[in-house]
Amino acid sequence: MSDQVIIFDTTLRDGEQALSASLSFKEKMRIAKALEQLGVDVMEVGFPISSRGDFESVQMIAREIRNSTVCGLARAMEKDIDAAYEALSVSDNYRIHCFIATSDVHVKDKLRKDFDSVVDMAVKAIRYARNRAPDVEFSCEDAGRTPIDHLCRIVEAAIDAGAGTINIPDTVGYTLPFEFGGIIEQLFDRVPNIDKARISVHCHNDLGMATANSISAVAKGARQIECTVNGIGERAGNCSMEEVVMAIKTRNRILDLHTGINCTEITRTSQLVSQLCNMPIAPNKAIVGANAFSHSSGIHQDGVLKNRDTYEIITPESVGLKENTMNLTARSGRHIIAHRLEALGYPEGSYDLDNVYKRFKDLADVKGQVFDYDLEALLFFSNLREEPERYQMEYLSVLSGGANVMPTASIKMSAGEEHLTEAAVGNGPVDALYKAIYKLTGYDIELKTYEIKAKGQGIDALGQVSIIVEYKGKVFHGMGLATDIIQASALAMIHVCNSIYQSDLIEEKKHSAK
Ligand SMILES: CC(=O)SCCNC(=O)CCNC(=O)[C@H](O)C(C)(C)COP(=O)(O)OP(=O)(O)OC[C@H]1O[C@@H](n2cnc3c(N)ncnc32)[C@H](O)[C@@H]1OP(=O)(O)O
Ligand SMILES: CC(C)C(=O)C(=O)O
Repeated sequence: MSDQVIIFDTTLRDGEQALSASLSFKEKMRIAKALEQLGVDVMEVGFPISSRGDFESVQMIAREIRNSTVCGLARAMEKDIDAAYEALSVSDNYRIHCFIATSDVHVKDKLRKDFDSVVDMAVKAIRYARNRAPDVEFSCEDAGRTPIDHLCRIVEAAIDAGAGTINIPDTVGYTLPFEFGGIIEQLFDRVPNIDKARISVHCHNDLGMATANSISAVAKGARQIECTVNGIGERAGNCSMEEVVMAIKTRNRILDLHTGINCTEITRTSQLVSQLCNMPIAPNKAIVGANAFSHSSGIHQDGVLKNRDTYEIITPESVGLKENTMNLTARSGRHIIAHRLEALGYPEGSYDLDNVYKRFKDLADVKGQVFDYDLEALLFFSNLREEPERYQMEYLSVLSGGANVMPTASIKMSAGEEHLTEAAVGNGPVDALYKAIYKLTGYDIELKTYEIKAKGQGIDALGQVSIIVEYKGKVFHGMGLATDIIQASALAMIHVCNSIYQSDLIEEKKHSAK
């Protein structure tokens, strides 16, 4: 048996089913191209009978994609298979995926049939599809709750009818890993023609078991995993591509398996899918969450500084991230503070670490996360608030909205004794505003993250804008709170500019001391 696990991505079919707004053709194509670049073996890109739009997007993707098999879904019905065939056959490398439910509750109450008729429909559909496509997959929907005798019977019949891939879905995410692995093991033991097909699994995450169940299945002989980027999909979602791929890679010595995925594309693809699908990623999500490679507590940070293996089982670089991150919080210790200050140009011994550490803790207790500028300021100012703020907003006007309006911002700020005015256009109101502030201050700022949250409810709610920027290799954080979100955005950037001004003063002090 091959040791390669085929990655069948269904982000654009099962994942897309769960989106609140549909993706445009262009967006689907961008995702399909990213999946091809990622190296998925098969991409299921729609259910062609379901609508004209889905039919056309499946066809468009089938025309463009060259390095992955393109697949479309069909019920066990001739009209569905015809639609799938028509959409897909513009490609040289396509698969028709037919399915029918096999569990008692689905057969009796949903399909309103008996099991014999279901087997009959499956066989007819597979034969019909095989006359149109050399590559046919068959799924026993709700296999996880299907009596094992029924499952063995329909799998055998489907292989005889010509299905090259047999998919065993845990449609409602009901099974536990040992149980699901057991189903796959029984199929290998009991279905006489099982060696004529590849066994696939498609696990949902209703009990949070989708990845574990998929791994349990490949350990018992399955060689295709159906999954989605970021685990999006019906209800609690599908098995997540990045989790299952990195589990196979990271635990290769115990599983002795591999995939053809280009893992360094994982982060980029995950971000693209999250943005286009408007599905934010939880910070603690395995592999692709914002915190997946960040360390926040002193003991962990010390360990990672000494040897990354202490707390990192996967390197950030292996999934396409530049590096890990260390959050400086009230749970951090002296080692990481000394390390960060060293990176900012202050070697250990050039300051009193115990004193800085004590003041760092006091600041972190109030502020939460402490950034480079705050840390540096601890060295130079005995009271962080003693320096007056250089920049203050005096006037702000932003014009935006409507198809023919070019977002434009005009801002007046005091800078010490001076009063400065600037205006700029941008691709949105915040972009225009920030460009005007950059021009006014002369700071070459790179905006890294921009986050907006509502504080409170209803019309009195305040918009809280939190930004992280980079300037001359240092990281700064800014926060603004106002009922008007544009004003809150301005306040956040002015907060940053005041910190940058102080940071430049510190640099000057450093140079004149030399
Ligand atoms: C587990 C999964 O994710 S399966 C994929 C689910 N995805 C989707 O449903 C998205 C696309 N679906 C659609 O656009 C629509 O549901 C359509 C076009 C497929 C069908 O729409 P309609 O014809 O109006 O039927 P509707 O969706 O209300 O009901 C489904 C019908 O298909 C039948 N059916 C369900 N699965 C199958 C199957 N695999 N093979 C044959 N018939 C099936 C149902 O019994 C029901 O038949 P009935 O009308 O005789 O009662
Ligand atoms: C069509 C099948 C594979 C499915 O999506 C499921 O069972 O969840």
